[in-house]
Amino acid sequence: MTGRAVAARPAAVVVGGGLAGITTALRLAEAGHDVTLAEGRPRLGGLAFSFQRGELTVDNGQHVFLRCCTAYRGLLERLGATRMTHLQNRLDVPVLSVTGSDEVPVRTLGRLRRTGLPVPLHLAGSLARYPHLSPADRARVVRGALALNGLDLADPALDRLSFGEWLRRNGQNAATTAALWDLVGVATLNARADGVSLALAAMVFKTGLLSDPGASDIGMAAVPLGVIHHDRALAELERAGVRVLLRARVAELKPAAPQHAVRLEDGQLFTADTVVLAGAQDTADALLPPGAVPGQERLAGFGTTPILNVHVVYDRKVLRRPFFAALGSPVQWVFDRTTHSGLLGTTIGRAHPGAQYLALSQSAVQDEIDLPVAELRRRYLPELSRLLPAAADAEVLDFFVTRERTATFDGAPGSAELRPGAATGVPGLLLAGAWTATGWPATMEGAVRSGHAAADAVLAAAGNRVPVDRGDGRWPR
Ligand SMILES: Cc1cc2nc3c(=O)[nH]c(=O)nc-3n(C[C@H](O)[C@H](O)[C@H](O)COP(=O)(O)OP(=O)(O)OC[C@H]3O[C@@H](n4cnc5c(N)ncnc54)[C@H](O)[C@@H]3O)c2cc1C
Repeated sequence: MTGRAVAARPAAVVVGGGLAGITTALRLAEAGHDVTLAEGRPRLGGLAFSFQRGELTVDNGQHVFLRCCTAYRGLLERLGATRMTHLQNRLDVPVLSVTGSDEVPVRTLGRLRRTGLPVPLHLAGSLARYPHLSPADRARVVRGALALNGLDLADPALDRLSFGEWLRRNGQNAATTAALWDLVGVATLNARADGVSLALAAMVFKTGLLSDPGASDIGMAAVPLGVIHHDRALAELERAGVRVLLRARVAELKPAAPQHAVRLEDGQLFTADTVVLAGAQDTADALLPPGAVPGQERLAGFGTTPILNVHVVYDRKVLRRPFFAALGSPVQWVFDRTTHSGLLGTTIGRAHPGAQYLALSQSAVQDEIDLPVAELRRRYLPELSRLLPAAADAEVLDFFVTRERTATFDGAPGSAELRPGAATGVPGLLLAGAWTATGWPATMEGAVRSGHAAADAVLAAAGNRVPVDRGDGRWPR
């Protein structure tokens, strides 16, 4: 015996098993912390999850990422899940517009796709042929993009103005807003141009479309989200030594020195040197001690925005592409979910071997989120028939909706002030989550970045080496 005591590993409790919490927990465990992750629901993945509807595996909402989402791609790599996703070699978005009457709809297909040319020429060819805008409006878009590129993302004034107001001041009209800015913006920002801060919109468009030619190539899971965000995440967390508690809702946090106390709803008590609150803003509002972050009293008023997914199973193939975006219709983005859901192995699928499952991803739908299913059916099935001729003759075998009323934080002008960083005024108490100050809108990328920021802050405060994120889609080491 040497008589030397073995230093106890620092203990950490991470509250919330969404992508932010998964990231923080993995990072802290890799750095030698004794980590407990408490998740209130029966599964990991937070807002990006799957569930069973009979034999069908359903994602609560279609999730896409871009090549520039390097932190999320790094998490995929860490989870051994990169091969469970598909990333386009080159951005290619079919954009289908429908005009004319219900009896004689006129359909026009355009493409937003990039070439291998440098920015901004990578999109020039596609824009020059984009049929949804007149030549004058295409020139407007180019002027708007150049003006957007000139904005300084570090300028706090950007968050005080709406994107819509800025677009009007910069020569954009209803046509360019609908056919381009909102087409992309509603899906990525979960808001129309008038409802979102210029800072967030500029961040998305500059990073996605105007930074690197490949930045906006689109990726998505090729398996149900739960396979990656629950199954793979749970396996890797446990392999890293994290104690994962599911159905473990944290009811109370008592900050104290030298250790904070965390009490679960069932009464279990944990003490830890570090507690990371990785839920949304309502979790922080409920659990933070008073005065822990500036402007904390306004957290309760930090709003959210819904996303609706409309799921339709047809008895035959009605869509030949993996996805498309729609114009001139309440339908926004449509994805073929047939393979991910395992439809063809279900009883319905065996009875109808050509059956197809489409999911409509409908963002910023404050006025639709509570509509009854029957009304949504009346609204969306005729629209799908207008957009997709084959749908008009097809039989609908199943129709259901998934509603996420608090899908994202509300990124309205002024929202940046409501987003605290990872550190709080209480040593050892940190925040993570897509809603915190990442500079990104509420996305999987923002969530993972926030998880890294919290872990980095813990390691830096303890004087430990902080692994380097090289921004290349690899896990920081
Ligand atoms: C329908 C839909 C579509 C979306 N589409 C996209 C997309 O295409 N691309 C994209 O990048 N992003 C998309 N998003 C946004 C993305 O899913 C989220 O921004 C991201 O998953 C948030 O992760 P998070 O870890 O910050 O928070 P969350 O996912 O909210 O995770 C927080 C977790 O904390 C748990 N928790 C909270 N309080 C407690 C407590 N007291 N005790 C224990 N556990 C607690 C919650 O149960 C939850 O699991 C979409 C979201 C939705 C809902």
